[in-house]
Amino acid sequence: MANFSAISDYTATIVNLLTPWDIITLSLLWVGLVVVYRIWFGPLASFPGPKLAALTGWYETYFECVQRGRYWVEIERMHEQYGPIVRISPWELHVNDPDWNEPYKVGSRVDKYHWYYKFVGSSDAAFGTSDHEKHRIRRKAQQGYFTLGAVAKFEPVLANITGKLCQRLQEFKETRQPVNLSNVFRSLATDVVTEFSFHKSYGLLEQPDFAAAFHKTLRDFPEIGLWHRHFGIILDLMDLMPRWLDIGVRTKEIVAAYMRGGTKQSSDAQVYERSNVIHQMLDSPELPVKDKTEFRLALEVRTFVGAGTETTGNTLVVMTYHLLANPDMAMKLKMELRAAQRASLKPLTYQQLAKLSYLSSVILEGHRYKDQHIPINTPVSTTQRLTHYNADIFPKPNSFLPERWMDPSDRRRLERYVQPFGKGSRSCVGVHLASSELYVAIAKVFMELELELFDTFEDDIVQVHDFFSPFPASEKGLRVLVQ
Ligand code: HEM
Repeated sequence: MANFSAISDYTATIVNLLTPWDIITLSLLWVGLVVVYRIWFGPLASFPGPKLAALTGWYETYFECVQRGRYWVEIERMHEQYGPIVRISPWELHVNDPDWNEPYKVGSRVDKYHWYYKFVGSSDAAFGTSDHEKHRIRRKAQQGYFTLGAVAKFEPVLANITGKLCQRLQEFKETRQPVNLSNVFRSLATDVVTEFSFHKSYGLLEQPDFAAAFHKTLRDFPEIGLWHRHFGIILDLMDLMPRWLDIGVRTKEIVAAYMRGGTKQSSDAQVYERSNVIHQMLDSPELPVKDKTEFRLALEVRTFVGAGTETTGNTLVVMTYHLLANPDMAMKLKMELRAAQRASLKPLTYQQLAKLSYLSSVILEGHRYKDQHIPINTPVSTTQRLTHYNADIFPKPNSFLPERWMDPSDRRRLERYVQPFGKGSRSCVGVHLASSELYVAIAKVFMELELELFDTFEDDIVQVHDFFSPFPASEKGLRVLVQ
């Protein structure tokens, strides 16, 4: 205490001795030193890029916040001008090299870039955890739940949910009203991930407008999160508001119910052989007790819902749009599906669907076409889009062409350049659930329904903004008429 007051007395004496001009001169000197250090002497000084980006983080803030998730376009321009490695901020490099794969290697033990993942508002769920070791333990407590075997057992329930989707869409055949498939597919994805994870679906497919307001909230959240990344405090202030985010409240309610021992019945009255993902995390011997609190588990649950909804929903939207915009492709797909169905006595399973060459080409092309920005290390990030649109690897990159995947040797060569679920220790935990959903939903929709685009154009689908997930300029969504 004595030391502290001595230091503050000393500081006060110095400040009293300084005139306002001295303070201005010292401040300018400080700024000058920072400029000289960042541009000429810092560890990243030798890397190319715009001087303004090397000088200040406000360069990125401008493109991200004012231009609304547009730094990816500026980064693309930087690579065209400066080459494969560019400096995109005083602290960060960006790599555009399709064969550079270091951080994805299974043995790689990189930490996540804490600053980037601030957009999720908390580092308490596995997804936003920076530290490699802490993440490993949190991830281990949940990944056993999402295995291929568990997804295979879930297939009858998935078939019921996709059946419900087709049934709801049939209603629009009579009314001749357009349907917003963007909301429909996101509702499907939410119902699947909630049913699979908690044995209790949110039931969004049953809502008359397919939960349009819920999906708007999920769309707005990452943009608000982006402002939080740059300015902090924003999500904390919103958290103080009552019921500020529907999803946050609902996940807390669900976790609370399970932690009190209440095992809610599945909406399908399905009897599950195993406990749900929350129980599994609670039972995990490795997960420390401080990580088993209601608050932290609610954050994990929120991640499952958020990560499982926008991603899968958007991929389904992109694929369906292009199939409907190219009727010859839709016809080819239908013929393949009908032939496979004729040869099988039972409804086609995910495993059977995954072997169909045209359907799997559509899915791969859907993954290539849908972009995601994935920063992978503290100072180094990369953007999948740059690889996916590299014309040397994917000729005519702006065209949706499932045909490019049809030749098996081409497919083997190209597959390494499309890694929609990431790789290594931070890869997507829901990869099998998402894949089964994509195959089953596309197969069912194109086998059972006749759809026609309604007032929807490529501009309503193509990525303009990067709010972690890709977003188009308009919020109209994919609208169709059911024939
Ligand atoms: C087409 C659909 C999907 C795509 C393309 C996708 C893609 C990804 C990618 C690239 C990552 C790594 C992100 C990063 O670390 O920055 C990721 C992480 C994650 N995904 Fe997915 N995902 C999809 C669907 C799902 C589904 C259905 C779930 C359901 C549970 C899910 C849950 C998660 C979780 C929990 C993480 C964080 C994993 C960790 O950090 O350990 N995803 N996903």
